[in-house]
Amino acid sequence: MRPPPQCREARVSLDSHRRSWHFAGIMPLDIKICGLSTPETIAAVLDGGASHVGFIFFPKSPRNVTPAQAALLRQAAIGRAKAVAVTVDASDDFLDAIVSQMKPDMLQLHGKETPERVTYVRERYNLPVMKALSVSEPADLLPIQGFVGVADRLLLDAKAPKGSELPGGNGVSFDWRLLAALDPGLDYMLSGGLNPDNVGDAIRIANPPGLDVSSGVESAPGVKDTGLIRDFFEAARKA
Ligand SMILES: O=C(O)c1ccccc1NCC(=O)[C@H](O)[C@H](O)COP(=O)(O)O
Repeated sequence: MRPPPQCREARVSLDSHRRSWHFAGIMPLDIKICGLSTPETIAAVLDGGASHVGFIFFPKSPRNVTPAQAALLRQAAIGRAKAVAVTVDASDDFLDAIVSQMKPDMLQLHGKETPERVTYVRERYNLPVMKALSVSEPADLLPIQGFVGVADRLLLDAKAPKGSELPGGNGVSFDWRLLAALDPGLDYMLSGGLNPDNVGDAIRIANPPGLDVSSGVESAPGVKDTGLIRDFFEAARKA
């Protein structure tokens, strides 16, 4: 069981191997910044201490990158943070192209992938898989059990608002109290609508093992802002 958030002290140290923040040496807090597309913003998230950097492979997204672009961008993260390829119900051919060119450290499956599909992808590419699940009410946590022992991690994200063409990156939050007593049986990241102003509350309420943010550190859709990235890490550090 994770310690309650109040056990965390303000002192934060950066583990040089995992690039996770250690709060008073108790538990690491992984932070993934998603939807990166420029060297400058990748430098900012690495300097902030991100454990994971995410690249979006979804043409409708303002954050979309090609496998060739991601291959170049992810170079800066080697040995500093894990590079995550985010895909949505991708075909094997598309995953083949991403994996062979970008060489990600992890695949994030952000569509309607079943536990069987996760198992297949994990074995085909011999890579860890983070499965995204949409949350808005308690019943949305039930599918978690199907991914225990199957996925390496979960990304618990807010449901996309009606009319959105994007399954993620919508800047919408869910009720973090749903996670306060959650012991899902595998590692997870809290995601959806986080920003420098609310990340402290998210940590205090849900005490998650990891956090993920995208649009909350952008000045416009798809445009990451180095100032907001710095503010986000600072706010997480203070919480
Ligand atoms: O960010 C996108 O554009 C995106 C598009 C398609 C599938 C997933 C996408 N994002 C996945 C993420 O991991 C985001 O960081 C997550 O949904 C949180 O986004 P936000 O609410 O903007 O912080």
